[in-house]
Amino acid sequence: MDQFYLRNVAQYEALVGAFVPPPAMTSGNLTKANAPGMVVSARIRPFLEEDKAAGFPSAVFPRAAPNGVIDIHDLYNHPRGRPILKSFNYSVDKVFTPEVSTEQIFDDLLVGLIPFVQNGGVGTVFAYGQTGSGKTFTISRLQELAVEALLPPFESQPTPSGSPSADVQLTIIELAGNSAFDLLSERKPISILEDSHGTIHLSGASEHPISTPASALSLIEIAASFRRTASTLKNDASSRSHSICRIRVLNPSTNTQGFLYLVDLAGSEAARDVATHGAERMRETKEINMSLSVLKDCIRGRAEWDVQSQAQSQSQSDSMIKGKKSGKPKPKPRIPFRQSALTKVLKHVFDISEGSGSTEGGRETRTVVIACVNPSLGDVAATKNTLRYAEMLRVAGLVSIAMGEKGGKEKEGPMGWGNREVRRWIGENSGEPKISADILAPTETGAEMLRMSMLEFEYRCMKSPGVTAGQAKALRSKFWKFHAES
Ligand SMILES: Nc1ncnc2c1ncn2[C@@H]1O[C@H](COP(=O)(O)OP(=O)(O)OP(=O)(O)O)[C@@H](O)[C@H]1O
Repeated sequence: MDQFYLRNVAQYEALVGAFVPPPAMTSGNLTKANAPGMVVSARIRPFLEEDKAAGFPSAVFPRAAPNGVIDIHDLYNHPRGRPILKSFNYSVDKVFTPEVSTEQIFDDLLVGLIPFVQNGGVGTVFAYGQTGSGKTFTISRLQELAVEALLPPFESQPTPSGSPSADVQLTIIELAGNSAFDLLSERKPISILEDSHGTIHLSGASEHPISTPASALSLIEIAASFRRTASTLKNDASSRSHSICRIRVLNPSTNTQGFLYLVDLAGSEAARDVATHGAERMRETKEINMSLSVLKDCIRGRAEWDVQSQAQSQSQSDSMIKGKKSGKPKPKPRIPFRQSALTKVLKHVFDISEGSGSTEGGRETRTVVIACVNPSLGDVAATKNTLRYAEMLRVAGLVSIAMGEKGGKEKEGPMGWGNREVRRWIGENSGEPKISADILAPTETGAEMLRMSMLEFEYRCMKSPGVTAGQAKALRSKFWKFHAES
């Protein structure tokens, strides 16, 4: 296949030059908001010297507008003529082009997770994609930026986010098939056990207190070096194992325990492995595919649960207003987190019965997926698979349901507001300390505010000094209640 592409580069480039993008028509319909607390993004890595030397052109073309759509062009042999171009488009919530730095991605997707985790939430970041697509590059830098944001620069100083110093603990493990290793203890084997109360224990794994970024960075580097060594010893093992960095934050002022998971997933490609390697490698590949498939079901299940919960609370508030009984609750989505070691370790993220006190629905979670892709035509098949997987993770959010039901015709309340009304409402309702309308809604109309993800809404609120996650959440609920009433 590679030779076919290389022989036809000129034809391919001419066909791509003449391509007129059709409207995006994919399963991940961009007009739909994603589930609350969930962002699925794609990062296109730059062309490396080795890609250039191989001679492949680019197959990946992000659209300038709307952000979120990527065209992929592939070349197919035609039995009776010249090769033909087949084009595909995929939609995600956000696309990061090759010139976007990891720092910008952190500012865009992860900054809001820091106060969320400090207040007891569970934030998870997954990097997914084929071997060599930039997963480790992305996650390693995000790990560093996360500890810099969570920890004070020096001992006994306030954290960068202004909250009092918390007890922060770091664990980094690697999962290869059903085996698990502690990357902070010389890659010692560990066990994943579940006790009779359903609590998952990483038996034998070390947890390291970290008080400054410097102490955390040296541990992160130790873990990376054990992963690299294992990879060299066992022929590229890092691409076939998952690494999980867990940062546990005990906040004394709110008496909460939050988690930030940064997960560098195993390489997602399979066909070449199966074709060119023996039985052992095939078994590994099967295990990876199984764990990635279970992960997809769990991420989707959790997102569906969150959408359902949001819909239920909205329908309850609608019923209260109209004096009617709310409808029967829908059956819970299936979240098969016990089916793989990876999702078992991430039980906090997926187990909706793990609540605090009487609240069902598990801990509050926010999930960021970064689908990493290599732009080269030589890897186009794997790129299509990666983006298809990313699309499958998206679950239509409640906003789209509400807009669909009302046909966008609601003229009173937030749906009919311009930016001036939105700003006035924020000014009158944000409470103390004030949430700045300049930050929360610099240009947005009411309809755009309703389309804004929960993550984005609360993140913008918390950019105003002194505003807590609780205050941000309350303002959003008030906004939605007002919308329902109007
Ligand atoms: N955004 C980027 N900018 C510059 N170089 C990058 C970028 N992303 C990845 N690279 C480079 O591409 C190469 C492959 O990246 P990386 O090792 O992160 O891939 P990977 O998906 O983790 O692969 P594997 O699954 O085999 O571990 C590395 O040399 C890395 O430095």
